[in-house]
Amino acid sequence: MQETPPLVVDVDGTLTGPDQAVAPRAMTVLAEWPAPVVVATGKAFPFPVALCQFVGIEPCVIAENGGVVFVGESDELVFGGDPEAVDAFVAAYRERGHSLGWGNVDLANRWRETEIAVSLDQPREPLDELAETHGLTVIDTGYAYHVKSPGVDKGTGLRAVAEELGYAPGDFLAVGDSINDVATFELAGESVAVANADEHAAAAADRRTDARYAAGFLEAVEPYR
Ligand SMILES: O=C(O)COP(=O)(O)O
Ligand SMILES: [Mg+2]
Repeated sequence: MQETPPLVVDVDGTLTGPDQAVAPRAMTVLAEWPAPVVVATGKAFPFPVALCQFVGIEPCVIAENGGVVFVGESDELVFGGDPEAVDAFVAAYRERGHSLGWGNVDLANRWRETEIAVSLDQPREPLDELAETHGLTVIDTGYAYHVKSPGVDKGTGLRAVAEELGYAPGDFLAVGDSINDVATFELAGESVAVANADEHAAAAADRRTDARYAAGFLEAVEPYR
């Protein structure tokens, strides 16, 4: 068994099954991990915080693809990106008659502070066009389109969290499944893409698991268990 590195782990597609439910065995791994665990997600801030609380670990979180960073220990919340540009984007997008696509009670964006998520069933072209006008970029995680500031990602989040925790980004083991994990993969000492990973994450990772979704996560961390 090798010494356990701190872990930076994605949520959707990595800790979850194809049904989007977090796998209980993956939660056990996080609860028992003997080094810091950083939950890094495209989801809004309350989701990873709740995950950490229900798992029973100190919340150490990169949310909104790096737009929101929180290290529970140091009691500091850091925001990145350009929320005003995102607000202007959303106004222009709605003005053109488009919808974010999440229905009346928009749980994807209700607590979102630095970027906006658009349902994958909405057309891509107006997003790209209007994002560019507002100095923003669009990524497709396989779960949503995220319209975000270009200089902010899970990698900028990892740099900030690592410094706060007294580690280098290169000390971390990173596990993920999609384009929004490429930035952490590039910084981490070891990066693992689960078998369901998109082409971007698969290409950026040091290794790729045989198993998909949360079973892939369990396989990724097996050498350290
Ligand atoms: O919110 C998304 O689109 C994907 O979330 P994830 O980064 O936890 O996979
Ligand atoms: Mg993911």
